[in-house]
Amino acid sequence: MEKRSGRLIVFEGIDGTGKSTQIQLLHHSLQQRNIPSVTTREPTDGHFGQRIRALYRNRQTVSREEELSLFLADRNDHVTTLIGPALNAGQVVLCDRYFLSTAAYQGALGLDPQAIIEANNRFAPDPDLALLFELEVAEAIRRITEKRGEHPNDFEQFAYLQKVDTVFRQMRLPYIRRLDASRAPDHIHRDVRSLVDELLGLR
Ligand SMILES: Nc1ncnc2c1ncn2[C@@H]1O[C@H](COP(=O)(O)OP(=O)(O)O)[C@@H](O)[C@H]1O
Ligand SMILES: Cc1cn([C@H]2C[C@H](O)[C@@H](COP(=O)(O)OP(=O)(O)O)O2)c(=O)[nH]c1=O
Repeated sequence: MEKRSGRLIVFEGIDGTGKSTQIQLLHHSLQQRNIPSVTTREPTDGHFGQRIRALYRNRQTVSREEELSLFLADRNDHVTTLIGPALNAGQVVLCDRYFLSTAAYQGALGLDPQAIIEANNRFAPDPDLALLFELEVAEAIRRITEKRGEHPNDFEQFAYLQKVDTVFRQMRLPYIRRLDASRAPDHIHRDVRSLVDELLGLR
């Protein structure tokens, strides 16, 4: 692996826990302090990310192994073209979902979460910090439904998200920090900022 001078901070959790909201708040706070940072997300807008989004938009199904391969291919591209270069350039990379999402979502389909993490470790750098947003599934679905004014998509069915949530709650990795996502956005942001400031040596 090349020299890394930047920091990789990932936002993880089931849909509707406020990841996008918190990534924007943190990005703004880093920009205000002139700390070079970039936001990005997975699935990406690249070739494989677009294929993934098209699959669930059109309610198509593929085998869980094919689904896993698509997420791994998307991440491989992401690491090569954006995450790796940004880290080498000394940037703080804020990523909305990363490989813990694969372990949790594809793990919830019956694949082994630990084996998924190991497959990722062959090409994807570990995050320096994984902020894991925890929220009752019913509340997460309520927020998504309210936001979109529509029924949850295939990825957002209650029973599936319950399984995803269970895998997330069982994860034990040194870079994971759990946050109670049921609180007001500014309260959560205060905790996010405190963890990030500690990581970046800003306090
Ligand atoms: N702390 C919060 N409390 C209540 N609603 C929230 C909170 N954070 C975000 N929301 C709202 O919930 C919905 C989902 O938030 P979002 O940030 O898009 O979540 P995610 O990226 O995890 O899917 C949005 O409508 C957002 O405005
Ligand atoms: C990154 C990743 C996402 N996903 C799922 C989680 C989400 O339900 C879905 C799309 O991610 P996301 O863009 O976060 O969803 P939305 O824009 O609807 O909030 O992809 C996986 O199943 N595996 C993965 O590795």
